[in-house]
Amino acid sequence: MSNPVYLALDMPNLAAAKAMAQKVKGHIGGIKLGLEFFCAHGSHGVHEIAQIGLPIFLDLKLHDIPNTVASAMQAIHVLEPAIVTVHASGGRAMLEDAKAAASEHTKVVAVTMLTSLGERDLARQGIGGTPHDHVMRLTELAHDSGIDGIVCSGQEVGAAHKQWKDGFFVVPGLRPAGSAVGDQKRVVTPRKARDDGANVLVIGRPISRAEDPVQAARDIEATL
Ligand SMILES: O=c1ccn([C@@H]2O[C@H](COP(=O)(O)O)[C@@H](O)[C@H]2O)c(=O)[nH]1
Repeated sequence: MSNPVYLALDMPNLAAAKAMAQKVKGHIGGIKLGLEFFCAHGSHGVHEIAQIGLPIFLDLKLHDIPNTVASAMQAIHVLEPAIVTVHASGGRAMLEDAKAAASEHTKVVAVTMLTSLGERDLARQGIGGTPHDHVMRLTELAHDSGIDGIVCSGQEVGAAHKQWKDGFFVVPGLRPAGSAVGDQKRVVTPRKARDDGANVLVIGRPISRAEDPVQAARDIEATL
C-alpha cells in the first residue's frame, strides 16, 4: 500500500518549502499546497515543488458561483494536481460544475466542516446539530453531486465511509499522540484516521515544525 501521508507545506518561503519536501520525501506519499503557498508562489511555485516527483494536492478550497469555480478548475489543468478541494457549502451546482471542469486525472473533494471548528462554532453560524450531523449532511450532498470525495475530520471519517462506500476521504487535523493541537479542534491520530477509512492523511506542523522533520515523518509512518 502506498504511503497515505501528504505533507502540508504551509510556509511562505519557496526555497525552505522545497528543502523540507526533499528532506522527507522518502517518508511521505504526496505534498499538499494550500492557500499560503499558492498566494505567495502561484503556478511557478507548484511547478517547482512538482519537480520533487510526488503527487500534488492543491488545497485551494474553491468557493464561489459555479461559473467562477469551473473556470478556476480549467485554469489549473496545466498544474496536473492529483487532488483539488472545493467547499461543499458552495452547493450542488457548484460541485457538479467543478467536477465537470476538472481534468480527468484530478480528484475533486469537498471540504465539509473545517477541522478547526467545533459544535459552538456551528451554533454561532446558525447551524443546528453536532459536527457529525453537519458532516453527514454535506457528505450526502457531495456524493449526490458526482464529485470524488470529501474532506472531514478523523472523528467523522468512519461514519462518512459507511455512508459512501467508494468515496475518497481526505483527513487533516491529525496529531500523533502527545503533539500540540494548535488551532485544530477535531483531532485524532493518523493511525485512527487510517483505520477508519481515510485515503489521504494531511499532516503539516507535526512534521514541518518538528525539531527533526525526517524523524517525525518516520515515526508517523511507523504507526501506520
Ligand atoms: O478542514 C480542514 C481542511 C484543511 N486543512 C489543512 O490541512 C493542513 C493541516 O495542517 P496541520 O499543521 O497538520 O494542522 C493545513 O494546511 C490546513 O490548511 C485543515 O487543517 N482542516
